[in-house]
Amino acid sequence: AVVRQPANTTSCYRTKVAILGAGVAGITAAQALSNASITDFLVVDRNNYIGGRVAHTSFGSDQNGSSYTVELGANWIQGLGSPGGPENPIWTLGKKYKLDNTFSDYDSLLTYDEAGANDYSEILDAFDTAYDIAEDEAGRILTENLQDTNTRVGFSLAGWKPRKDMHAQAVEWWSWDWETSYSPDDSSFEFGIAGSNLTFNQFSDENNLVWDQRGFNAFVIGEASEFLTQNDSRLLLETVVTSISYSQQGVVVDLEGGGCIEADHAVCTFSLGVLQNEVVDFQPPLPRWKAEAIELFQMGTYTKIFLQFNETFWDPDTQFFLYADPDTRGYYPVWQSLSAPGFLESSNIIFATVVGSESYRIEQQPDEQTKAECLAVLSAMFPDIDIPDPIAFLYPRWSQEEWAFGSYSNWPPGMTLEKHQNLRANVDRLWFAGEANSAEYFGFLHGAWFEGQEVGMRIASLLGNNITSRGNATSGYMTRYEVLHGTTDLWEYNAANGWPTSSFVVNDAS
Ligand SMILES: Cc1cc2nc3c(=O)[nH]c(=O)nc-3n(C[C@H](O)[C@H](O)[C@H](O)COP(=O)(O)OP(=O)(O)OC[C@H]3O[C@@H](n4cnc5c(N)ncnc54)[C@H](O)[C@@H]3O)c2cc1C
Repeated sequence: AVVRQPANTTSCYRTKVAILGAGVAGITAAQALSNASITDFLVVDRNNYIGGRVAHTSFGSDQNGSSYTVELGANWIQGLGSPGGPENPIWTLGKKYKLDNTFSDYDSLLTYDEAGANDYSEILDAFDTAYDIAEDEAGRILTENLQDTNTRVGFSLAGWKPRKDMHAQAVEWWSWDWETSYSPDDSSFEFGIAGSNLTFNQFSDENNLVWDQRGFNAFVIGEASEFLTQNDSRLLLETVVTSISYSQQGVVVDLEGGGCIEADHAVCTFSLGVLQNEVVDFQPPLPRWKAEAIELFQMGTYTKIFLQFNETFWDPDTQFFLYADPDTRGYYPVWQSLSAPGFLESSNIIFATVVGSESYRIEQQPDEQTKAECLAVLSAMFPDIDIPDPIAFLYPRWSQEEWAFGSYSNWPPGMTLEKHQNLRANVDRLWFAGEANSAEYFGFLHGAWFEGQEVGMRIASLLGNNITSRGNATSGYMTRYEVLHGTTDLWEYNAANGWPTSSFVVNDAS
């Protein structure tokens, strides 16, 4: 009953549901199936751990010579929850697994430029004033079905124009790019602001940084352990998916090295970057309505550059240090101290963050060059200090990772809610889940958590297991929009609208 019989059926697994990816979305999809008493599933991941983009590494060393654990990927629980209001599920799990975490205090901030310390914090207040106005306007666009614009336009009309003032550019980067990994020019105004509201106004405006030495993914492993046993044969790590053949009857997943999985349904949780880079071959090719949504949504890159020194030469009580480069916006702008109270105290670790084109630039160059650039910036910020050589230095290259091709998604101008729904929608019995598929929480861990769970519940409803609330928003196949119209009918391309010539005229007969 599947689209294609594998060459060697003995090398094939047979299961009801193949879950592709053991990140947050894959694990919550499996958990939802398990909760609906569907135990016949397989979870596949090319990495050798559970957690995907919740990824950590060893770094530097403490006084006893043991290394620290630092997070290369997700680091914050963003938007915790307020009394009486809903709670971010990642916060609930953070408490459940007693993750070590500390409130990130964005007011614990000192500002710098190329000449050292320079207090331009009043520009932060000016930004906040304009942002409040912009928020209202974005809300009006959403409620009145007005045409979306980019966030640059939204900000400009709210009175925020950083122009060539590099202090203002640094403030804007801190307030926008740092979260979204894209500039306001490249971000949807309507959905950028709505997404921020849904996390920071619905849950709370608190961000807690996780510094747990087990690694942030302890919560993902913890949840997986509730339905997977030790060495569970349903978890296939270090297993690479090369192609996915789908139909209305089922799915066949080909694995590197020749094996395959035949399933009634499959859930692809691969990142938007993986889908855009065509690492996995889909048979038949994904329909145009699906492919357009995949290509339009944006995959950003966010890079943390870790440095450990033999002393904390920056203010030991401050969490954040904002640097305005005189020439380049987004040039090593945010420095975050892990040595600050409540974090990895006296670790002498600080990390810089860059995104987008600066990430791509440093990914292309050797570590030594990036280290030299970091030290030059620190020398500018702290002119009275002879900056020592770091004793440890490390950064990931997210946009080059074959299993991620970037860090997390962002909503571009020109993407409507319907078009985004096409990113979510199943194609026959092939389902999609993951961070980018969350209309409300794209980019965040909780987005991945909700999307995985929803797809798991929908598949469970189709398999007929223990789902009582049929017909609600989370059962059955997903809505999709095969045709999406613009707002201009063909007849409107006329002289009255400044379009007297046919768009399809061809006068060159050669
Ligand atoms: C640098 C960075 C910082 C971030 N900061 C935060 C933060 O502070 N707070 C927050 O809430 N979110 C943050 N995020 C976002 C968060 O990490 C993601 O939203 C979330 O982890 C995505 O989960 P997912 O299950 O959708 O995808 P993934 O975690 O990417 O899971 C997909 C899995 O599929 C696997 N896979 C891919 N291709 C194949 C293949 N061909 N075969 C087999 N397996 C494959 C991958 O190995 C991966 O494990 C950050 C992300 C990054 C990278």
